[in-house]
Amino acid sequence: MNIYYLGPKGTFSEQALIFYISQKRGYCIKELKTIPDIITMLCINKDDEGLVPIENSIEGTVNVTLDMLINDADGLKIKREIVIPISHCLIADKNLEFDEIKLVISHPQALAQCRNYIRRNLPNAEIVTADSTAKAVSEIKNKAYAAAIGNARAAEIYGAQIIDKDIQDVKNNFTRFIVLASSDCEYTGNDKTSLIFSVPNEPGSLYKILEVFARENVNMTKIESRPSRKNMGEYVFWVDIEGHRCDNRINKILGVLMGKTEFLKVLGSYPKYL
Ligand SMILES: O=C(O)C(=O)Cc1ccccc1
Repeated sequence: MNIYYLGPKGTFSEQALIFYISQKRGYCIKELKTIPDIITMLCINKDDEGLVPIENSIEGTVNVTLDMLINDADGLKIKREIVIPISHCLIADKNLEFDEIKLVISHPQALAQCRNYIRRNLPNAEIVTADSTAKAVSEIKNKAYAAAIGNARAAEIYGAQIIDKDIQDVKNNFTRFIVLASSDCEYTGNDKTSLIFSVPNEPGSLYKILEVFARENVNMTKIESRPSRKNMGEYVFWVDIEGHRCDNRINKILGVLMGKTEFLKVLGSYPKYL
């Protein structure tokens, strides 16, 4: 079975993948260039799996992943979540002083997680985005004026120097990754269920959904809204609740939600990471 991740080698996605497959065997690892490439590939190759970042503790949701799960990922389910600590390094081809760096390149999430560091130390550098942190590190080779933001393993793989370590604006920085497949995970007793839904544009409609969770004494661990992309001011909600869709209480909730939502997608149940 293939498992796709955001490459090339040395990304944070690869770190999460290494953790995931250390618990399992028999995967053929395939790197892809972008997160949309991974989700599109999974829609074609139904037996394969893919690992994508979904949320960061500093920057919040990875919108490209969420938007694709809402709009373009029919039939895909979440079967696992993995949370890893994220420590960013400033990396260059050789040891540069801050004022020698004219360009800083990385994945938009990494640039955002180091926004204050860049403003403080590299105020005049041009900021350039890359498809991944490891791609950024691979691109600074032989550029005496450029630095990348990525992890220490990427610096080692691409033969570059670490200029500074732990440069993210909040030291305790974590990213949640999800594994997508054609089916979710069986009941483990310590599970979570992810849902996407929209509600009618009328007073109290979201309240009436949340009230169902409260009545069934079910804990909600995430709520996020995204534009529906249909009409300005209309939103789709992503909600995580504790419990497995096979639990009686969750099953009952899903039945009730079907009658109260305009659109409902159960993204799956999977073991809680933390
Ligand atoms: O570009 C990477 O290394 C990724 O895996 C995406 C990402 C970027 C920054 C923090 C977490 C994940």
